[in-house]
Amino acid sequence: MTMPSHAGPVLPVLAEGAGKRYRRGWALGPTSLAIPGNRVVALVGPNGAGKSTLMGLITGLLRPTAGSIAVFGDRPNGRGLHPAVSYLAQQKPLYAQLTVAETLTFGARTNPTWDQRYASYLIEQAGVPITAKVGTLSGGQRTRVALALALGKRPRLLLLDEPLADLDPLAREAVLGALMTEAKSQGITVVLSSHVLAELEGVCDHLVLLHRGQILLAGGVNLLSANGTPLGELVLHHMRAAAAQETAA
Ligand SMILES: Nc1ncnc2c1ncn2[C@@H]1O[C@H](COP(=O)(O)OP(=O)(O)OP(=O)(O)O)[C@@H](O)[C@H]1O
Repeated sequence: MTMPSHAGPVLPVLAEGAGKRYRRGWALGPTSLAIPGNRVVALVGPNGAGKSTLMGLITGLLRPTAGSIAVFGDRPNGRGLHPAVSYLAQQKPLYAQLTVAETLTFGARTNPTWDQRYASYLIEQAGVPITAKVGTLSGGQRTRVALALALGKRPRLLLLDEPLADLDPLAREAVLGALMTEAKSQGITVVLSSHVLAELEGVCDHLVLLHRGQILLAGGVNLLSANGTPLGELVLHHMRAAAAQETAA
């Protein structure tokens, strides 16, 4: 279903009381959230806060047990990703037996919006040998291939679940730099989850902080951090306050 035009620009993500509950309880409590276009969003929070669950709801890989979520005005229907969305899961599932070139061919076959020249350019720029089997690549090189696969689809929304976790600091910097250049030049909205707050500093202009399945903070970094508090400090402050409140309760 597409949002009516009088509702303003169609948002990449609009969650209205969307939540996911398992037997053990809410993985993500009913959540209302709007993610505007052309933003780089830091999705942060302690282990088990609900970050992957929120990404799962946005991708449509998970169905909400409460409320609804719209992606570019459409409701994810559980039949795969929205054509304008790319998702890079924590495990970066790639076929070890395929070469990098074959991986891109796979991308072309499975994505109607595939841009082969662009994907090949990203691989070349990353210095990854195109004829190498994916299983023989380093963690950093695999991340670059996974990113080329995600970006080659030419998404308007890119979801990255801890994409930099297995990279050394230099590779992190290189991958993040390349990613942000692409995001800004292509006008892609990026949602980036990470536990390394320092790497989000100066990169993200929007913040969503989750704690035990609830939103603690959400909004533009400029507004949330009006007095210039660095993003990492702001997040840590709120995480500590939430933890202290729990201990006191
Ligand atoms: N399939 C599932 N069945 C039951 N509980 C689940 C399931 N998936 C997630 N959960 C629970 O939901 C909560 C949120 O999990 P989620 O993976 O979304 O957190 P996260 O913020 O991504 O955590 P991390 O930073 O550790 O990756 C956790 O308490 C988790 O145990």
